[in-house]
Amino acid sequence: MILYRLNTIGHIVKGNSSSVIMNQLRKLSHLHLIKQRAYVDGKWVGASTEKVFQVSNPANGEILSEIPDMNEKDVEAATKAALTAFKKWSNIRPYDRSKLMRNWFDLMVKNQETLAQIITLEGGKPYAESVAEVNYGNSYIEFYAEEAKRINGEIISGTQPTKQYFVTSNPIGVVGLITSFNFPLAMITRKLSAALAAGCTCIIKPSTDTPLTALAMAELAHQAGIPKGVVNVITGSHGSNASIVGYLCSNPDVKGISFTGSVEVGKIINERCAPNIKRVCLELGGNAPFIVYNSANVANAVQSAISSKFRCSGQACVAPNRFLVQDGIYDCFIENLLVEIGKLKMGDGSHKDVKVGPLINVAQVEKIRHLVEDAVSKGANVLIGGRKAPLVGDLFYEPTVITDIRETMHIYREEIFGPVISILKFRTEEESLLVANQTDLGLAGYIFSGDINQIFRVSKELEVGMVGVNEGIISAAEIPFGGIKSSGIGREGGHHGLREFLDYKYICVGNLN
Ligand SMILES: NC(=O)c1ccc[n+]([C@@H]2O[C@H](COP(=O)([O-])OP(=O)(O)OC[C@H]3O[C@@H](n4cnc5c(N)ncnc54)[C@H](O)[C@@H]3O)[C@@H](O)[C@H]2O)c1
Ligand SMILES: O=CCCC(=O)O
Repeated sequence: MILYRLNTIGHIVKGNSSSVIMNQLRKLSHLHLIKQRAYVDGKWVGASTEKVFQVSNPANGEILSEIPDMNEKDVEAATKAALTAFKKWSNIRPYDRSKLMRNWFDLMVKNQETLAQIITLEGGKPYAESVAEVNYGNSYIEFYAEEAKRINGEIISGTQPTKQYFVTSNPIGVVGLITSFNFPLAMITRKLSAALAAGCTCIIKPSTDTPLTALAMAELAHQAGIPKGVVNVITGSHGSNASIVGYLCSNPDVKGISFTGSVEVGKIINERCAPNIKRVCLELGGNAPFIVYNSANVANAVQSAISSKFRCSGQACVAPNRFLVQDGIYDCFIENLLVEIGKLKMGDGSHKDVKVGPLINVAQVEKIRHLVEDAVSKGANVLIGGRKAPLVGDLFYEPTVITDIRETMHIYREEIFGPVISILKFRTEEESLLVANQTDLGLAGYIFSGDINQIFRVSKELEVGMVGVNEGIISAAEIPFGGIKSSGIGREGGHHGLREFLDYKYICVGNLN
């Protein structure tokens, strides 16, 4: 039997091990991307206290790795490194930044299978979805490597002949990037690529549940030649999150925070950043309506429902949360939906035919259980599923359809973040809009209709940042991703995403002849 151990820089190599290294990692083809150290100032480091925490596979509970459980002192070191690196990184030619980012993109593409394996291992996502995430996440690096060359200023035509006005765009400085578990690669590249292109240096705090992908990406950034201190990854357990993130929010050397995660934690971050008037970008939760009108192509609506709802087992911020189906096609939509759901195989995402993986942790499973039980106790009907699946694994919940959802149920207002389709029947367009907008959240919304006038009317009235029309998958590197209301502040992706990491400087040259 081959044994593995950690070498001094955190690589797994052949040999006897005293560390916890699970069997699954041994099956990986490129072990060099599995890290057990954090990445600060171009070096692989442990926590100053030498504390560690465990990362496990949600499909079977196996321990995957032990990762540094860092504290404020460790974040301080990362901040200092990023501040020193900023002087150089912000001043090198944008073409050189672009070239280094392109090198990183090429390595990410070359290693896409390994990255996808790591995503599936620590996040539970079916492997095909993980490959799709790597492609999607990499597209941000490619896009922003190009945008880096096009960050221009302006000359403004003035009314006063003796003055000339200029505007320059400048990187804001060191930024903290804090990300969610559900897209452990793409949520980082969406922020990091824009920040790097703008000339910022970064401290990444990946989710406690899925830090291995972030560390693998850092290794590839290192190999790509991105200078030390420009990209830093610090890791922490659930118990350390508040102090790590608190430090990033309150340290005046960190000029901006870009956060992806729950509304609950987003509010804390907003409050912690306020005393320093720190730049904040918040990409938070959603409660997307998925409206199917009588004129819709039902087959397309059903396929889109499946692909957008069951992506990452329903753990996507843009996943439809409330399905509103018009009375004329209600029965037909449900009949077709149930047939398609019956085809979804649940299980360990590393098995080829699996379409629905586990949820990320016990808290998430319990939340889904409570939401469904509450709805049922208030009159909802379960058409399929509606229960945990202990025979598959502790963190599995059956793909579920429940109908007769009412305003009094928690599931009506709260983000589900699991494989549950909750359906309401409506009669008029007016009624559909009333229900769709009856939420504090405003990330995405979906409309299925064959009536072009209705499509424009409803798109205009929906209180969301993004609308999918006859389409359930709307994300792309080149578009402005983000929400309104309590779903967040700011945008990621597209040329819009660069703005989060840039300051304008206006220069007035006067007394001209
Ligand atoms: N709008 C978007 O682009 C987008 C994208 C992905 C996920 N999300 C949202 O993220 C949520 C799910 O992700 P999650 O469970 O990882 O979110 P979360 O808020 O629990 O965690 C997000 C990040 O904050 C850290 N964190 C957790 N508790 C903290 C605390 N008390 N103080 C400081 N940091 C803390 C986590 O380790 C993680 O890095 C959902 O609500 C989802 O809609 C939004
Ligand atoms: O979870 C939300 C992000 C998913 C996406 O970018 O499509």
